[in-house]
Amino acid sequence: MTTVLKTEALRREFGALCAVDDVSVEIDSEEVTSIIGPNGAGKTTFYNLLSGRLDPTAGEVFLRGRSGDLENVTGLPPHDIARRGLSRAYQINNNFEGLSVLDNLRVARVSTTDRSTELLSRYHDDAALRESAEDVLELTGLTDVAETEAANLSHGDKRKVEIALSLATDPAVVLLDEPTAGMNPSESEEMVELIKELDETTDTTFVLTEHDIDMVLEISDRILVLHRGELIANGTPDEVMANEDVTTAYLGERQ
Ligand SMILES: Nc1ncnc2c1ncn2[C@@H]1O[C@H](COP(=O)(O)OP(=O)(O)OP(=O)(O)O)[C@@H](O)[C@H]1O
Repeated sequence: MTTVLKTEALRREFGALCAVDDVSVEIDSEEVTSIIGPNGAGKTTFYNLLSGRLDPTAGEVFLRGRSGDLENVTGLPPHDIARRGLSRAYQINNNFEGLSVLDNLRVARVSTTDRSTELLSRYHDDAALRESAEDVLELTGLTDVAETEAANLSHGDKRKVEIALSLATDPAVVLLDEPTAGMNPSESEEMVELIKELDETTDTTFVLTEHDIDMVLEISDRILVLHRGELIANGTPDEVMANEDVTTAYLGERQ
């Protein structure tokens, strides 16, 4: 096992509420890990702590990113954590919806280099840049829509672009937020296949949150279950499905 991301007694309180309660986990670079839990379990807060958007009340986060060493990144700003190799896939914002898919990728590639201030203006015709952006498009199955404005993509392709933008930064870890949300069954299946394929063909480790349990069972090597901020299970899909605490947490949610 190679630990690529690790938390030690990670905790975040909002006033009297403890949204993430002393969570200690290690994410293995060889595994696709899903984080699940009923509404309000603390999944988003946990992601925000990993990516630096929120500071923990206590505890630590370690990342084995570009340096190759497991570094303590607790309290670092999001851009610094991203630069070190942890990428969170975000929805494409309005500024980028007017750009073609390829130009979105170029911007993402440039932003990983020292040339970030120049963005598209000077490097529009940079062949190496175009090629590396095209490589990511090919990896993510987006070559056919390279010249399409992001705003005009199908929902499924927009979600793929989010993953492509993350991959364009050469990350060690990508955090995906409900990658199949809002998709029809065939788009969901395509997304599952894409993530599996990227997991096999790249050095990137994928972590996801997801409400669709069938999708989670299909894609995950390991499942972490949060409930009221606590990590109540950490195991293979079979182990987690057989865990009574997990069933109780989900049944309690439905009552
Ligand atoms: N900024 C905040 N201020 C106060 N309470 C917050 C804040 N952010 C989250 N919480 C609370 O922390 C708890 C965990 O919320 P979080 O959004 O992390 O859960 P979640 O598992 O992502 O839920 P969902 O699946 O519904 O998105 C909830 O009770 C939520 O109301």
